[in-house]
Amino acid sequence: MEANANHLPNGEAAAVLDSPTNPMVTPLLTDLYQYTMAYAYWKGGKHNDRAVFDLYFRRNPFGGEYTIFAGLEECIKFIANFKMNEGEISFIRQSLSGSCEDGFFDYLRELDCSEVEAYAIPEGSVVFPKVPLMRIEGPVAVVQLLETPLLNLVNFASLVATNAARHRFVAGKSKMLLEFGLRRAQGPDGAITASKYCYIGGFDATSNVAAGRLFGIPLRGTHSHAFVSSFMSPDEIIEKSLKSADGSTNCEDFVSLVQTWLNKIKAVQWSKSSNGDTNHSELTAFTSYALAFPDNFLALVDTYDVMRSGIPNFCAVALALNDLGYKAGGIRLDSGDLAYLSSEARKFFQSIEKEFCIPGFGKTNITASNDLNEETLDALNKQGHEVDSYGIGTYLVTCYSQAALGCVFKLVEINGEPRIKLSEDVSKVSIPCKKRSYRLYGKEGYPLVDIMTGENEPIPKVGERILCRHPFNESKRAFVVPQKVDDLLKCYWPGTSGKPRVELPSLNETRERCINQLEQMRPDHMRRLNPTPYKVSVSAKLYDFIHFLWLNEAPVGELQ
Ligand SMILES: Nc1ncnc2c1ncn2[C@@H]1O[C@H](COP(=O)(O)OP(=O)(O)OP(=O)(O)O)[C@@H](O)[C@H]1O
Ligand SMILES: O=P(O)(O)OC[C@H]1O[C@H](OP(=O)(O)OP(=O)(O)O)[C@H](O)[C@@H]1O
Ligand SMILES: O=C(O)c1cccnc1
Ligand SMILES: [Mg+2]
Repeated sequence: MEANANHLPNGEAAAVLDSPTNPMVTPLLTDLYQYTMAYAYWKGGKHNDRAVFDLYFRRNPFGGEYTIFAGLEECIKFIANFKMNEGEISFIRQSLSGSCEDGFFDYLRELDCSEVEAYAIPEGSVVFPKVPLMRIEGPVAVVQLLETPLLNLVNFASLVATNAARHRFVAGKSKMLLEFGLRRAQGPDGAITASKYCYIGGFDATSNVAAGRLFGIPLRGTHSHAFVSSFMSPDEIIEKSLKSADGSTNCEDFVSLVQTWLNKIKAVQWSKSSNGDTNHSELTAFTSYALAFPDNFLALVDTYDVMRSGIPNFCAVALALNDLGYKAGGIRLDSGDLAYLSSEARKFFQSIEKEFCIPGFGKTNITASNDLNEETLDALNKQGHEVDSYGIGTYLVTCYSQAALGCVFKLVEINGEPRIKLSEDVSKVSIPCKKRSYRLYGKEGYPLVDIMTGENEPIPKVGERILCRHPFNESKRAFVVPQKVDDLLKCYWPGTSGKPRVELPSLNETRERCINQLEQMRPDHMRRLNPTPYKVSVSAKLYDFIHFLWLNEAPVGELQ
């Protein structure tokens, strides 16, 4: 699907944006009721009424007090390219009642988002409940059609980015985090989406090759148990020669060099842990992998016995490579007690460094995998461990501990009239009006509170006291003198407003924003156990208006 320059706001031919990543993201990727409502709006002559919708969530996921906003780039690309083709229009014709008038389908043929305006908090930002992540304005029928796809593009993206950020928080800054979820993700889009947004949330790399190509995310990987167990005997290695790293010498028989090193290791290490041999087929697999990738030799060491076979075999190959000027990449542990095994492996590497005078060998990289999640990372930290990198799949990409973020899209104004959605559950009452939102920072540089105001209220000023009120709880209020004020909503799609359009940042810029914002948060909002809720508030004027509208719209009961 190509963006049509005729339909771009302000005739900006140069502003063509790519289509969304997933070609399934089309105007049909919506709920049927959006089209039935669009028809009813059109039939009633109401389709061009000017509507304002807020997209927001009500509760932070994973028992935390923060969320990462993600998915915006795909939303804006969707809006920019929103145009129905004949096939899509004819499918809608078939799907709606036969009594729908032809004029509606002519209307759909002309429909695009040139009159839509999209404002949003920048992607990768730390965000909080009730504060609009996006504000979409435009003709009510078309904005209604956008509801479902925008929610679809934001809900999982933000959930999985938040999950990634939480894993990063527990793992610590210095660890390498690898996303290994492709095989266990919820289908192809679940996997690609997870790879993209885990990177934004602070992962370093993915094993997902398609995501590497689509987004430029760094690719990393080791090898599987199948590779190790596929080898039977050393005779399988035919080509045994290996050139040194600088190309100056050629080792004719790398297999024998490995064996020589294994014997030396045995002589100094063996009495401590075993009197037997290491597994030969494992040694063959490692040697073979080293011949294929001498400058990035990695070994999965838990196929037979980590300490009695995997680690000494790895060290033999790594030391043979060292003779030829190569530095081994490291090991992966995929079962057993990862705290204990990583510590034992580290001790082994350190004793090799000492014994054979190989500077840096003690620091050989240790990757751990196997059903890891926030809890296991936390448990490892508490026990003490020597893991440098984590490969995390299932729990990360499926967001195992919470199925959905629960973003909603609510009408807050129509034709300039504020609208409210009431509910028995106060947390579900929507905050009416076309609003602006600000983040206010305190003396210590931390964000203190987010405040929503009416569109035309004065902007909070640095150094000026402002009353921040809980939107629904009368007694909760505080004066804030901000040291810095961020205007949260930026214009990503100006429609016919004439406002400048904020460019979509690169994936790496979004990732950096996320990492920087997380670092700026006050630590008590971030802790895993009983974190302090971040304050989300409204101005005094907006507070009064919400409660006026609430009373106005809620029918008065009668007791008999
Ligand atoms: N030190 C540790 N503390 C807490 N959890 C750990 C520790 N080491 C490993 N784990 C976790 O314990 C679980 C162990 O998995 P499981 O009981 O399936 O055994 P396994 O090691 O995979 O054995 P198998 O090879 O038989 O599959 C994994 O989720 C792993 O992440
Ligand atoms: O455990 P997860 O967090 O989902 O991470 C990915 C897992 O996928 C692989 O296992 P799999 O059993 O598929 O293959 P293997 O033979 O390589 O272990 C890998 O070894 C990890 O254990
Ligand atoms: O490269 C790896 O080690 C890897 C990749 C995907 C799943 N498990 C492991
Ligand atoms: Mg496994």
